[in-house]
Amino acid sequence: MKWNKYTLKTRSEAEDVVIAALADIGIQGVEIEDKQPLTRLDKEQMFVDILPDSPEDDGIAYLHFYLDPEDDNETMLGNVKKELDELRVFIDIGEGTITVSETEDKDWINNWKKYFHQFHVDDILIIPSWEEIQPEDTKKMILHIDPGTAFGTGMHETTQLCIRQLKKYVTEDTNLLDVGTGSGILSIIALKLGAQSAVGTDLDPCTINAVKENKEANQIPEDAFRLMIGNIIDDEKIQSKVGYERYDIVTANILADVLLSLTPVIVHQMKKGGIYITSGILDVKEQEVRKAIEDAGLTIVETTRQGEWVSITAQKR
Ligand SMILES: C[S@@+](CC[C@H](N)C(=O)[O-])C[C@H]1O[C@@H](n2cnc3c(N)ncnc32)[C@H](O)[C@@H]1O
Repeated sequence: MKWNKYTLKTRSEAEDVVIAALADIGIQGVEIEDKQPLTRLDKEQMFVDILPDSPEDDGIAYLHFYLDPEDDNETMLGNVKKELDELRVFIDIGEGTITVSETEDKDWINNWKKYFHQFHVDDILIIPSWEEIQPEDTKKMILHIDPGTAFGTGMHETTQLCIRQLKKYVTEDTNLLDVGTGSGILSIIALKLGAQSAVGTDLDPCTINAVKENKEANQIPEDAFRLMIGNIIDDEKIQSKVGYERYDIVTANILADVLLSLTPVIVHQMKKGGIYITSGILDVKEQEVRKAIEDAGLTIVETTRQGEWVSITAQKR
């Protein structure tokens, strides 16, 4: 079968944000082609020791993604263009043009999985199903996850920032609300850290299967982690189903513009004393999100950073 291959031209500085926006509309497995030098961490994760000389970085990135020709590509591309237009308001994404070609590759989804290897977030091992746990890792906390249709393998800086905050705040009494749960990674880690229960919400129906598979792979009991599909920002039914003043911790790893409207709503779901862990904030958007958090009556207790990404943790006092 031939796949439609689309190439989106953007700036290397914007590629993370554009990829996150593509993930929001269900496009996963994006290949990045740019001339950015690898960081030390990149090299470690890719098991690269010596790199060939690479051309000078021209700041341009090409993002390749694939769509099934049987699906409605036109609507999907319309959604991509809409996302790009929204991003342009707060970040320079460069040309944002999309070109199309065909590829014969029958199994591109599984081919790119070849490049996903086990890795650590501090002392947590994250491992795909096709790899074996090394004897020295058997006593560690282990998260089984395969890259799939929902965001959240743990590779992304924004997810890692949340994981580190969960490690600080989760107790055996924790009831977690995980807004934008994606693969369910944050809920599953919180439960492995001892939390009592987790509720995830997401807009994307693709998360239903992803969460189901990841719960099974990690032996999470059915009732411990419930998923609700819908937009908690403006859907009162979802808000009341999730419940008010019930949560000790709320995580939200979503882009800044979503956090701005989510924050004043989500404070009502939190218990007094509850912790709000936000991530997905580009450093250029930090001040705006800080203001929204304070305007919602929360007290900022910690700000952590990784690369260009910021995570703000706040408390309802
Ligand atoms: C960056 S991913 C985070 C996934 C995972 N929690 C992690 O930390 O890796 C953001 C997720 O938020 C979801 N999302 C975006 N806006 C949302 C909203 N208003 N309510 C719920 N989920 C939303 C997207 O569908 C996506 O799955």
